[in-house]
Amino acid sequence: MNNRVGVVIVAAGRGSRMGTPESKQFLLLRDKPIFIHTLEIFAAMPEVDEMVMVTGAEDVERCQEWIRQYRIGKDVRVVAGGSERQHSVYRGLSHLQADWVMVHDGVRPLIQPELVRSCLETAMRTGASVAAVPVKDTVKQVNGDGIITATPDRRSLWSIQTPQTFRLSDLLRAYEKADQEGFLGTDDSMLVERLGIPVTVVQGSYKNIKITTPEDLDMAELWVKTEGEDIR
Ligand SMILES: Nc1ccn([C@@H]2O[C@H](COP(=O)(O)OP(=O)(O)OP(=O)(O)O)[C@@H](O)[C@H]2O)c(=O)n1
Ligand SMILES: C[C@](O)(CO)[C@H](O)COP(=O)(O)O
Repeated sequence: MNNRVGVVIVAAGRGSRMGTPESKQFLLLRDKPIFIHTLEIFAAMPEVDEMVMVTGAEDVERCQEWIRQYRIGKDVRVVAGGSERQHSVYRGLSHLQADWVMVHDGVRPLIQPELVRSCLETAMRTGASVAAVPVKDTVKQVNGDGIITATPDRRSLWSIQTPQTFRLSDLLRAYEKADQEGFLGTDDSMLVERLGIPVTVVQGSYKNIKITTPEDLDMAELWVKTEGEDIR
């Protein structure tokens, strides 16, 4: 057996852009904490063999309690994260024994199993994958004085999401190198790209949003209300 799949759900951020006293991953989306929706999707998938959730050290116990209360259908190991997303992912990885790892943001609760499957199949075929959507707006590069310095060709621009899927050995190597070199990236793929490993983009969904600011939560509420459970 060399295709075991592990999932790391990162939920150790503060959610400062949400502006609530409670960390955003614990806010309710309809009737449940946001991160519970995310865990439910992965826990229900037969392809997933191991699950690790990373949260703040002070939140480990209450997350374990929520996981029991909502009867998440798989064992989820809850571990403490670090000060940056990258540190949290790295800590999560050290608890996996799987061959493949999918890293997913706990605050992307509208992820659909079909997209997870597609990311996994693509990674197993090509070596590494990330979910992404083509950008819809024109994107400008702007300098410190607010002056436009470049307009990249939109046809080559994608907005990157999670899941991001890799061989566990590759991702560990990428994280070790970044750690040794003091490199801090904003997603997992950046670290793997630095190893020279090609990462394939999988067409994601515009609804697989990262709940970051209050209007994202309003949008997610609306979609769940109008489209029912299948949206999440
Ligand atoms: N030290 C951190 C920072 C972020 N994350 C997680 O990474 C995901 C994406 O990060 P982001 O949306 O930026 O979350 P926050 O850092 O919480 O938000 P903010 O930047 O507004 O504080 C979230 O699920 C978040 O909980 C994490 O596990 N550990
Ligand atoms: C990983 C990610 O969700 C891909 O879009 C994103 O880069 C996380 O960034 P953030 O700065 O933690 O919001």
